[in-house]
Amino acid sequence: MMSHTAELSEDTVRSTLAKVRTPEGVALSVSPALAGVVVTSGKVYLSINIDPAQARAWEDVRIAAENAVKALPGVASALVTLTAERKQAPAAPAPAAHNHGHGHAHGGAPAPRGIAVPGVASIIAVASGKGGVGKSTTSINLAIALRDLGLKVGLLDADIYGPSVPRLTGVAQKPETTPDGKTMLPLENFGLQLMSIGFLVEEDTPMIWRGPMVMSAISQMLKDVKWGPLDVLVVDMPPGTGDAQLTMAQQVNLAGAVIVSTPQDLALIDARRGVAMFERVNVPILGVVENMAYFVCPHCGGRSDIFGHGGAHAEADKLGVPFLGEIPLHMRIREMSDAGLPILVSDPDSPQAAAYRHVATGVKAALDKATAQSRQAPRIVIE
Ligand SMILES: Nc1ncnc2c1ncn2[C@@H]1O[C@H](COP(=O)(O)OP(=O)(O)OP(=O)(O)O)[C@@H](O)[C@H]1O
Repeated sequence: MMSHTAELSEDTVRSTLAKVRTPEGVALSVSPALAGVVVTSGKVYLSINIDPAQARAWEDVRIAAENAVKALPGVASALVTLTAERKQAPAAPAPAAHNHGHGHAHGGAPAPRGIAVPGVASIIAVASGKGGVGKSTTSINLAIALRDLGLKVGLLDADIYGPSVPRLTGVAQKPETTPDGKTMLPLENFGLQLMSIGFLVEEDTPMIWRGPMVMSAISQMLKDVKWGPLDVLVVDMPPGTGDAQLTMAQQVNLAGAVIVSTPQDLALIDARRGVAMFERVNVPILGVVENMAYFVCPHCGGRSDIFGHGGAHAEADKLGVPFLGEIPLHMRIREMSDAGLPILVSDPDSPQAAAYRHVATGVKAALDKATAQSRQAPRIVIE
């Protein structure tokens, strides 16, 4: 699933859109109408924000954009939607990112951000700059390893473009609602509370999410679910660093973010972008995880550094963010995930499980530090 998508990046998609002209004759790649680009496992979703009065003229642009993206190597499908929402819903607080250049994550006072979730002490985001790097596999194993460190843990699958928590946990039933019908009860497995859009809609239902809908779906899964009491809610974010991810990073009261990357150069560039996105909105980076860092032969146990070694660690050092550890590329991790059994459940004493436990120990330490810092930080910031 990953092999043919390794080359496909959000940048490649954006640059091909230079060929497509808006009705005003501007390249779509630089037009402010281009609201979001999401690339996940070879599937590309684009949204274009337009004035509904001009929908007819924009339909040609939409088709041209779809055709241009479909022609790119490595694209399995492309979906371009026209959206006509106002940029900001009036009730939502204005995002701070564009007029807030001087805030910085390290040691600063995180401004109280939007959605806080009752019953949840800390929310951490697991993010990746691009799809297919193993963000979801890392999220579930990290959640279980944190559980083993004695924390009460929940996992929210916010990857609404490709929810994977149902597959990774083998849980498929629909969540029940409270008697007043207002809140959903999270499902449970492996001692974790779980919620995913995949529990709510039929599999294979094509989901078309337009910009603002993404955030409202995620905020419902945060606020309208009876979580808790939880020490940590791990949020498996949608892949990429587009508008949806930025809004999520801004509007959710995140204690910190974990960035998952693979050692290939391209993925590291995307990881850098992920770090930058969270720093822009003052979310502390708990650290970088290098997934598929080296190959472990399932027959002889020998190790091969297929993509070279230490790239993500060096990159994390360069960016001044903690390096949380390396996870090997191992057949059992994939096989067991696909069977609904995370490696921490199927092979809890294996070296692979130990790699995730090492990451979890680092995450917990970074989280404790970030929480302590935000407690000490002054509540009023004068700029
Ligand atoms: N360390 C690993 N060793 C072997 N296989 C892995 C490893 N990590 C992830 N995989 C496999 O790689 C594939 C992609 O992983 P996963 O679904 O976790 O990625 P993702 O970044 O969440 O993808 P997407 O962005 O498409 O949701 C899966 O088949 C998974 O089992």
